[in-house]
Amino acid sequence: MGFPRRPTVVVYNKSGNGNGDAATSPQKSTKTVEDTVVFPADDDNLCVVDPLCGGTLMKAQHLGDFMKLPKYNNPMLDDEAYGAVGHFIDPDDVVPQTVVHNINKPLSTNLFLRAGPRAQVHFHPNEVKAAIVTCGGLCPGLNTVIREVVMTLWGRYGVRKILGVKNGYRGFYAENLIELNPEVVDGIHRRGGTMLGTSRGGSVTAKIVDAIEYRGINHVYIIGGDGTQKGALAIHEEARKRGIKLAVAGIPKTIDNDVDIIDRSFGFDTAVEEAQHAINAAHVEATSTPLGVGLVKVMGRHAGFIAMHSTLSSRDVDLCLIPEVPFFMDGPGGVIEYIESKLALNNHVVIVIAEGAGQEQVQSHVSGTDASGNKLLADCGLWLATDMKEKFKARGQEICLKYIDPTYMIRAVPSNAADNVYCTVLAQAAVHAAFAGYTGFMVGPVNGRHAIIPIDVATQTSSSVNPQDRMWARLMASNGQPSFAKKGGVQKKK
Ligand SMILES: Nc1ncnc2c1ncn2[C@@H]1O[C@H](COP(=O)(O)OP(=O)(O)OP(=O)(O)O)[C@@H](O)[C@H]1O
Ligand SMILES: O=P(O)(O)OC[C@H]1O[C@](O)(CO)[C@@H](O)[C@@H]1O
Ligand SMILES: [Mg+2]
Repeated sequence: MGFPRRPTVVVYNKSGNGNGDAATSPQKSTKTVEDTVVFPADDDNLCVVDPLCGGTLMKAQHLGDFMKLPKYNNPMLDDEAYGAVGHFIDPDDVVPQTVVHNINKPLSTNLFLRAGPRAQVHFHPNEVKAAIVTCGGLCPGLNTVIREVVMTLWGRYGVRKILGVKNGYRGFYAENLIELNPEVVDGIHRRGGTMLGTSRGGSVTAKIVDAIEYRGINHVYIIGGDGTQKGALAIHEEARKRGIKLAVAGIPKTIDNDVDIIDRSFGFDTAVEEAQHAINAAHVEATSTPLGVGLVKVMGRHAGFIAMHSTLSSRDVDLCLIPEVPFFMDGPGGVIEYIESKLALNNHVVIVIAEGAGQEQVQSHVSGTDASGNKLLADCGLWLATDMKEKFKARGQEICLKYIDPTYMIRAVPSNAADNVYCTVLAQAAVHAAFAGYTGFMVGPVNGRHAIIPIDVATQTSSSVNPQDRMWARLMASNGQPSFAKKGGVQKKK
């Protein structure tokens, strides 16, 4: 199903001729095709954009792309909450991936279909048999998402066959599925963890799709991180190969916030908020004794977002170490010299290190992977604590170091209010897209508007902190830590 040709309005840009090519002087838009509406260019501030000009539509796969589909009116048309105000999305509405553009360059951005209920759907409520699964590490909000998927299927779409898959992907073929309904899930959003259980490993695609086919499941809601979404893509591709009418809906989840394209993953904000308790404790310990050093290690396997945001939020952190920014301990411009300068200045220092930082320096290299193939990490926090104590002792300075590792405490909690609202909208977006016949997609906020993102696009890359980004600059400006870019003296505050 191609992207329908829409009446286009032509770009009249300050330095372009309407075809996106820069020109030396403002010119009237010259492109005229039968369905092009050419705006008069008498108003120099007028800059309208051709929705196709510079936009690349990244359209999620649709079951109608590979099978004949029935059409039904969305049951929500009779829904007091929606029908009355016509809250249906134009199926051609799109969300731009890039929002900052330069007026001297042609617009260029990926466009994703906007998430939300469509007036026409391709599943009858009575035919839907839905399954929900949670995979990978725990994350605040998992139960809120489960609850809202059930409430939306049951309450908005009238679905009565909803199954919970236990303990991750292996639950499709190695466990009994459990019946879900509003009563079963009512209060679960107040509890951390996942009522379904989760796991790593066990993602045998053929066995999963066999089980889906055998049980007659035709909606599958897959809640998980980058690994899980790769598993969801494999399930989608296998179902498509078998010609099964199966809506595969990915709902991205991870406290690491390493899922690309979306603004952030649910649970991340709550994890950052929880990390504050550990950082505050480290600050109290460090400021209550001479030469006090408070050291906190936070999660974030390969992405330092939790460390960066909890540092920026706390304002009491003197040094933040993340996997994306290499650092060295000794010599001019190193960590030891910087800590020494901070101790001389304030008689205390607070350090936050992400668990994936400095792995190349940790002597006791841990080898091997977890059940999902994720590389196991050495405890960089313990290594840093030991290294600092030894080096300051050798310099005749007995630092009083307290090492706090909150580990699972930042993720085994219920989601905070902001994440709860996020989880609600995210879950609803997944159900709307599945009913609209999309598949092999992941939903998530892109520049604040929920979008339907092809899973193959979303899983091509993962997200990590960009040290050249202004957020990292803000952190360095806020605590004065050096860039550790090269050996050569602590950067003096200007
Ligand atoms: N490339 C892949 N193809 C198929 N399945 C995968 C792939 N990577 C991971 N999986 C499966 O997805 C599930 C979860 O993966 P993983 O343990 O990496 O957690 P995650 O989804 O990345 O979440 P988090 O990072 O928050 O822990 C596991 O069952 C794993 O076997
Ligand atoms: O849940 P496990 O297997 O202990 O793995 C912990 C990992 O899971 C995460 O919480 C999410 O991927 C990481 O931050 C952490 O490194
Ligand atoms: Mg992961």
